[in-house]
Amino acid sequence: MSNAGQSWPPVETEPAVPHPKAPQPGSKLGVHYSHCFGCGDEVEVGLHLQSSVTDGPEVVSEFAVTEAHQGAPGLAHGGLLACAFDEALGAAVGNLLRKPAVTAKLETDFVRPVPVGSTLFITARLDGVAGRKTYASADGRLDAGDGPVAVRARGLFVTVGVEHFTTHGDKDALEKLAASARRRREEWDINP
Ligand SMILES: CCCCC/C=C\C/C=C\C/C=C\C/C=C\CCCC(=O)SCCNC(=O)CCNC(=O)[C@H](O)C(C)(C)COP(=O)(O)OP(=O)(O)OC[C@H]1O[C@@H](n2cnc3c(N)ncnc32)[C@H](O)[C@@H]1OP(=O)(O)O
Repeated sequence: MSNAGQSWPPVETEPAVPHPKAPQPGSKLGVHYSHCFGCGDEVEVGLHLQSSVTDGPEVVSEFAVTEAHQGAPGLAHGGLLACAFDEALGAAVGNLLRKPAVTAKLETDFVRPVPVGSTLFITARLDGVAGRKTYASADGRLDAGDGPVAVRARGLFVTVGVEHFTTHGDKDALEKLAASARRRREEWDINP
């Protein structure tokens, strides 16, 4: 059943204001972590999403669906499509707000099948902020930015401090990631 009728965002929010150092419309977003299943260039069977910022601001991510992503013969697996939307929404939240945030809730509506060989154009936007909570939504269109909608998703991202990653994740890998962000002169607000 579609969730389109439910009010969104589900709580009162403020407009999401992009960080002054957020990438400008027209910017291509690089890989945020080379071992990320969603965008990493060192994950052979990953989704290899490529994202850029457009007016709005929105983040458009392209996902080329291959045989590695099948559920039924010739069709993308729904769980992998949800993963692509997690990445696309996360890229919008992380890059536009420049604050580390994690997915707390992710809802997907699968509207039409996504064939192997197609490219999904996923447009993600920020719908509002309430304290540490950011609400975002996205549409995935088949083979063109104005193609038919195949998948819709929306999610809640919660801003976390760097200790979320140092406590629960791989601290050494995080330090390397932070060093490479500093080399690229990226600015992050790391206090929620
Ligand atoms: C210098 C270092 C920089 C590091 C940055 C590096 C890289 C980032 C780079 C680039 C970004 C670009 C792209 C990103 C791309 C993809 C992103 C993928 C993201 C993921 O794939 S990430 C993995 C999956 N994700 C998790 O692994 C989260 C596990 N989880 C938790 O870690 C906790 O659960 C947490 C932290 C979510 C909350 O925990 P917590 O203790 O901090 O806070 P709390 O529980 O109080 O929640 C606060 C408010 O959210 C509400 N709330 C929470 N959960 C809710 C739910 N499910 N439904 C409705 N409301 C919910 C509460 O009700 C409360 O609301 P209220 O404030 O109104 O009371």
